[in-house]
Amino acid sequence: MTRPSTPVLTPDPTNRDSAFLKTMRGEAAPHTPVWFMRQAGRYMPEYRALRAGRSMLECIRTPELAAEITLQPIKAMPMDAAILFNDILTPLPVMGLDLDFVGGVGPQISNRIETPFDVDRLGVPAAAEVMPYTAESIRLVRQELDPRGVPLIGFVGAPFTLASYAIEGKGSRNYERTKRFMYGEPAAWHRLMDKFETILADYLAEQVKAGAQAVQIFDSWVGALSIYDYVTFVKPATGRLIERTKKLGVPVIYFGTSTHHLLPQMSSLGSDVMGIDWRTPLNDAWKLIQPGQGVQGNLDPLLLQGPWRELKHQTDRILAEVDGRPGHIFNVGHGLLPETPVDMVRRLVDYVHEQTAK
Ligand SMILES: Cc1c2[nH]c(c1CCC(=O)O)Cc1[nH]c(c(CCC(=O)O)c1C)Cc1[nH]c(c(CCC(=O)O)c1C)Cc1[nH]c(c(C)c1CCC(=O)O)C2
Repeated sequence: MTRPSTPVLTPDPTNRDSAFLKTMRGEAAPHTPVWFMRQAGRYMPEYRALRAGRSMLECIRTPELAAEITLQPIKAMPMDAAILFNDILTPLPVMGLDLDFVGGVGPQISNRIETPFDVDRLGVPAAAEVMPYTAESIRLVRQELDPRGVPLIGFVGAPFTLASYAIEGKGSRNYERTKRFMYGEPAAWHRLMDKFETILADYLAEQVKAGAQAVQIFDSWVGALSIYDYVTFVKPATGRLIERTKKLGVPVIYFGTSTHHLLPQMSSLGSDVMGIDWRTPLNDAWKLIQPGQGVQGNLDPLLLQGPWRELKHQTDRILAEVDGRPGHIFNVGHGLLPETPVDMVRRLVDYVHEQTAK
């Protein structure tokens, strides 16, 4: 498959000296930056009000709505970064997979991949043509974020995690269909990884061109693989994706869950920062990753459901494990849950800022 060359972009100086972007570059910052995966979402009453009567995909595809949802947590709390409101599954429909977000159930694909032929029928259209709303949302959000000094994170899902939805047709616990396909149809599997690499690299380039100042690659479910399977079936295409993304000139975070055993392999792909779930202490994670790489994480999101005493204690524990090293972005180890009280999120942001102010 032909791979279009990566565009060369002029570096964007806006908010370069923010705590978040400094930390992403491994530089010392005035305080530990804080943002949360799923910081825009159902735990916020503003989000629930805006989503009422509107589908997830409608909100993603309407730049004014996507921009407004992105800004909701930023207006409510002093987060150090915004993440664009979108979903990792947005590229699936433009490739020909019929995706629906079913309330209370999660994502569902009615024509999931079952055979090699299904891989070959997937399209790889130009992101700018089929998802123009993403660049437009980014431009709108930047107008509001720039004066606030808050940088914007763009994102995609990683090839494995997207393939798991494309093949399972929904979320999964053990990824049985995915693994069966990977082992049974290795050539088609690698063609699928290549197709994802191509569209995701292009989609990230569009996001950065439009104004994303950092990017995160979500490989949420890759921890289900053995080290051997990761290296054999997933690492090549993911490595090319990260390599191409780094050429865009913005820092890259690579995130997964249950990845303790995979961290040496995942980190060797060279992202600037590794996302660490809540299972691995950050001082252990640092020993498993490349020298000079930063870490992002790693509070268990359930702790935000109280009591404050335990949340504070475990925040202190994480900060003690970091021990003032530069290159730590405070975050949850997986997305915030809908039951999270907004006041706990706000209190936590303030607390991390207070504790780490230089
Ligand atoms: C696996 C995955 C998905 N989406 C995403 C991942 C990777 C991160 C992770 O592991 O959680 C990533 C994602 N999804 C969403 C964002 C927006 C930015 C952010 O605030 O982090 C991001 C970065 C919005 C969303 N994506 C979704 C919601 C909830 C939609 C709603 O009901 O309002 C939001 C705010 C829907 C979604 N999208 C997905 C699922 C499984 C679901 C349903 C489950 C759920 O509701 O939590 C797929």
